Amino acid sequence: ATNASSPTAASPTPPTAEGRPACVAVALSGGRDSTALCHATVRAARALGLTVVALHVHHGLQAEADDWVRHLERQCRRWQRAGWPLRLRVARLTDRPPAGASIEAWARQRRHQALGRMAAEEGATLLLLAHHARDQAETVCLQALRGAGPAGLAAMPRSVVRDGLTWARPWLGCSPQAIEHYVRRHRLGHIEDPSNRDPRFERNRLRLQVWPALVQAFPATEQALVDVARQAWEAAELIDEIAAADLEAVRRAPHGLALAAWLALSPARRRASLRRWLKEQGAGHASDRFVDRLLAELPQTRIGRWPVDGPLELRLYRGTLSLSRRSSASITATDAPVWPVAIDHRWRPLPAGQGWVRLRPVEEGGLPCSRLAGSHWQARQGGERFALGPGRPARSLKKQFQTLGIPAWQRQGPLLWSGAQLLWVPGLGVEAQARAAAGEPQLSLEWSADEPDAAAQQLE
Ligand SMILES: Nc1ncnc2c1ncn2[C@@H]1O[C@H](COP(=O)(O)OP(=O)(O)OP(=O)(O)O)[C@@H](O)[C@H]1O
Repeated sequence: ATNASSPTAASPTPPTAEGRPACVAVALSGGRDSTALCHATVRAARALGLTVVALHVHHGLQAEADDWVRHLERQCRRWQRAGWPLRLRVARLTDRPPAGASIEAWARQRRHQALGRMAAEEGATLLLLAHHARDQAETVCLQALRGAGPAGLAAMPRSVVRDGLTWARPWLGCSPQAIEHYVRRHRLGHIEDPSNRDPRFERNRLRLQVWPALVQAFPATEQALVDVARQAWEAAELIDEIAAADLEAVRRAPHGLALAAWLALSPARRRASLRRWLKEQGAGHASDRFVDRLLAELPQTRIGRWPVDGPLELRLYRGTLSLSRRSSASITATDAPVWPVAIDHRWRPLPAGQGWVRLRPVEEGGLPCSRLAGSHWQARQGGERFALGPGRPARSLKKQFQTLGIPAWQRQGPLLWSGAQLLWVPGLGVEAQARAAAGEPQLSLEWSADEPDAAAQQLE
């Protein structure tokens, strides 16, 4: 939650006839760099006939934050009195980082939200941030220390468009010394944020403890790491373009990936296209371990399932990889009407991607048809017990699967319950207590993880 206050009148400004943004936003922390950037932007804007809105986010985390807002208000008033086309907006964050969260990450995320929102409200389509070359070099270093690949080593983009707003870092190639020089020349006052010296934050540890020694031993460190970022960005773009082109060739409508075509790619291209496809399918960023595992296992198998973060799982069936909801999700009450109760030999899908089921009438050993009313499917939770026959002991499902030698892939499906009574288990059949009496209308159930082959169904 944020509270935005605007000490000066602020009405959205439409673009000029030439299509230039009439209003440019600057993210102003009040520190040296963003103060200098704001000053330089207003000077340029004045010459171009544009207005500038300085956007400040009060994180509500430090005692000094109210003083900083007062400092910015004074500074902006001074510039306004000199006739400069500038106004200030402040957003106050009213929530707190959740327990255990990284304060840095929380502050960054909430700051970006607030900046984006204020810029949109002000009608700005360009937002400037004051990151410079050393910030970029530090980011590359921190990413490398986390084991990042090209996308991470590309560090901060010079500009990126999000929701119609261009976030730009015009000083990414500037040294901090050049900015310091600018600040002195224009006698700009700025705040010093004491949290910049807090060794709990990794960037501060790098900046205060490591950077001076690194630069002393390797004077070209800053420029070299900025070059790494640019080259990593190019590499990341290239990988992405190749992955997109490969994906077009291996995609199988509507959402699948054709395994044979994918296996024909080189390992590096398999890896890149798989990552991109998983991301496109909503599985997020795939970890190296998961991608390694798939690269090793997919060539060896014709059918399989792999859990993905969240409620999804990757499935391989009939040469196609696809993502679906994990079959361990239990069917909720709202899904219940979809439960296929027709006893007609036909395979029908269970809701929530829990596989396929078919019901057939039988003469003995089946489940009473009457039991289906009000029954529900639920994934194995652990602790369920099952008796193989009347008078036989109820044992854990695992024991019973072992006793009967049921293969792992037949044990995966959901269990059928009526209230607290277990009715049927895939691979084991009808629970002894739920069995129909002789002469009672009854049925057998079969379960399959994937849609059974239509041709095989017709043959039966
Ligand atoms: N509280 C804030 N409100 C608005 N913009 C901010 C805020 N904090 C950071 N920014 C923007 O993000 C950039 C990078 O932030 P960073 O924390 O590295 O810098 P800083 O220590 O706040 O100070 P500065 O870069 O102004 O010297 C800033 O230059 C500024 O453009």
